[in-house]
Amino acid sequence: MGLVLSCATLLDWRCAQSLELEFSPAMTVLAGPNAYGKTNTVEALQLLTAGVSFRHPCPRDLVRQGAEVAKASACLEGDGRLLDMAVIASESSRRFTRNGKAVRPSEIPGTLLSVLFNPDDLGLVKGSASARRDETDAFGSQASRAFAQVVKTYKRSIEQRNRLLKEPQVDMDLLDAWDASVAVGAGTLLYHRMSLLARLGELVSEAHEAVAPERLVIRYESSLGSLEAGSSRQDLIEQMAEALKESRVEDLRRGFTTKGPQRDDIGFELDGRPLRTFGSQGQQRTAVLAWKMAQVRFAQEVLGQTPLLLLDDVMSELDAHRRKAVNGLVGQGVQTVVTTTHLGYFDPQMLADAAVIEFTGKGVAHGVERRHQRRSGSSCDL
Ligand SMILES: Nc1ncnc2c1ncn2[C@@H]1O[C@H](COP(=O)(O)OP(=O)(O)OP(=O)(O)O)[C@@H](O)[C@H]1O
Repeated sequence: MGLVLSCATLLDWRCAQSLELEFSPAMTVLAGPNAYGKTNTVEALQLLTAGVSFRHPCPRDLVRQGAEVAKASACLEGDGRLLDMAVIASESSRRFTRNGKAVRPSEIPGTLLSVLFNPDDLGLVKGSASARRDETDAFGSQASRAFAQVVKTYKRSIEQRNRLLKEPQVDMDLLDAWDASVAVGAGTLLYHRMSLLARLGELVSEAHEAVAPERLVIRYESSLGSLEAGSSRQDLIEQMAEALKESRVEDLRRGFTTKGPQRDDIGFELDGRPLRTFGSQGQQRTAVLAWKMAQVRFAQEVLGQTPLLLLDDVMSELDAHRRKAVNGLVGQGVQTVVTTTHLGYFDPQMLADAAVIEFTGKGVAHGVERRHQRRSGSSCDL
């Protein structure tokens, strides 16, 4: 069954002075007006499970105005284990603990995988190629330590090559050496990305089909030209080595590496047209949601882990048909925490089975008694 999130406590965390929350192993809805602290709560849950937050805050941003230290903690239960994860932030530092022992942020993702949807994720479709590359590499890194290592190593070697290309007098022997290292790193990263996207892409199309009538296809667009699906790592290393040779004059002229995975893109096509330029807001939001749902399925299928799904404000901008379909998509054996300003977006039957935590003031929340179960949350006024 794996681990599930059973409870969380926020102390002097952003706008919450003291907040205790209990979660359903199925679906928990955090409901309330704007600026009451729903996203702050989701951010804490992401930090406690992924070691990073989509907001990339400085430690002091997390500390409630007027307080000195912020603490968010979560209980994870399952498989006979009970884990207490915590993150403590102060003016200048942030540290993580697992069962009271200090852990590095990079050690956090291995505990309970999480997948987050946030409105800012629309940048995944609308934004630059780097947003799509980073998202792919971040998911790959969360899913596999080997992937994470390849991303880190490649980033270092491309930075070194670019630094060398900017020098007034470039040492060509040194450049040859960096080309060899960059080719190996690039080929390995391409191999990892393409293997990940081969299955993830199918799952994205499947998840999208469940919500919308159009066909969504994900395509890896390489700066090396067309890459054959199923290419071996060695083939990709050779292709990159060739590209570096061909673009050397151009690279020296421009002072950076013009070909390679650091310049690639992941294209989203809706019925054969680029989603970025042809998609409506609702279509773009649906595509991003399908991408996130695909990550959940990938984790279940390939990694044998069911992640915690965090959906922040997922329903806005979707029409009634798509909202209904999303209702059917979430909660299918996946622990989900979803925020909303409007409970009416959710199917009443689903709500009856969910834990609903209502935010009634800034950082103040109460569990709401539903038909089947009672969830509690304690409140504390600021
Ligand atoms: N360090 C902090 N100290 C005090 N308040 C903070 C701090 N950081 C953020 N806030 C406040 O927390 C409030 C709630 O933010 P949050 O993003 O969680 O709202 P929300 O309930 O998700 O709203 P929406 O429905 O609009 O998305 C904001 O008004 C913000 O100013």
